[in-house]
Amino acid sequence: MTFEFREYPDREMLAMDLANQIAGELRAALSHDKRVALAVPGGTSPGPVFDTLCAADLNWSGVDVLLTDERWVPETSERSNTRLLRDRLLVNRARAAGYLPLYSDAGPAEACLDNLAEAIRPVLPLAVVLLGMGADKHTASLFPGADRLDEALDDDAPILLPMRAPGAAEPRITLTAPVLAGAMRKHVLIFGAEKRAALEGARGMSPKEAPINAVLDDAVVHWAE
Ligand SMILES: O=C(O)[C@H](O)[C@@H](O)[C@H](O)[C@H](O)COP(=O)(O)O
Repeated sequence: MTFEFREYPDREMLAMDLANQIAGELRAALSHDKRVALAVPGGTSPGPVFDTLCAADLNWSGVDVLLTDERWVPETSERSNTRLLRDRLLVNRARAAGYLPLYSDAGPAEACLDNLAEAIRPVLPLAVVLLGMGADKHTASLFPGADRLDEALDDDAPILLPMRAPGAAEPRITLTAPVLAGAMRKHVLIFGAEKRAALEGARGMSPKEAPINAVLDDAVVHWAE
């Protein structure tokens, strides 16, 4: 497994540089495909990347944006990743992008999953994925010890799976490992010494112990203190 590790002088420079890289990759993808998909994480780290990316000069009307994973909570919740996207990414020029939801208020995740996945299928493979990582080595909602982790790591996994895990405050829904790993361009965004050590500690571990390893091959990891 090989990935590139890029270290930045500070978080602001990382956010601007990474946003520009993603914008360039979307432009390149749009030069040969009419519609391209960009998957991004929620959580606390990506907000500043979204703040720059949303202003990028590209044909956003050809881009479908989706989350790598979502907490199964309505958009009114502070915990909703969709809410973060609506506030910080799907604004400015990026307002013209399409949005493919990972949440529905029509019932529990298990009941809504097939419909949500069918809307995502036509946009695969993802042109670009941005991922976060937790200090427990989870990425998206692929948590160590999660109830359906084995299924989500399988090469034949469906597009989406619900996930419950000791490390997750609420039920989740997540793109599975083959969908994330199958993206044409992969970026992982991590801040701070603890996550850097976690990434180093993941070396040699199985994806079951360190789910980040399921998506790292050919990825670029972006790090700042
Ligand atoms: O919904 C989520 O929580 C995520 O998509 C998750 O995988 C996140 O990227 C990591 O937990 C890192 O989160 P932070 O950026 O908040 O540390």
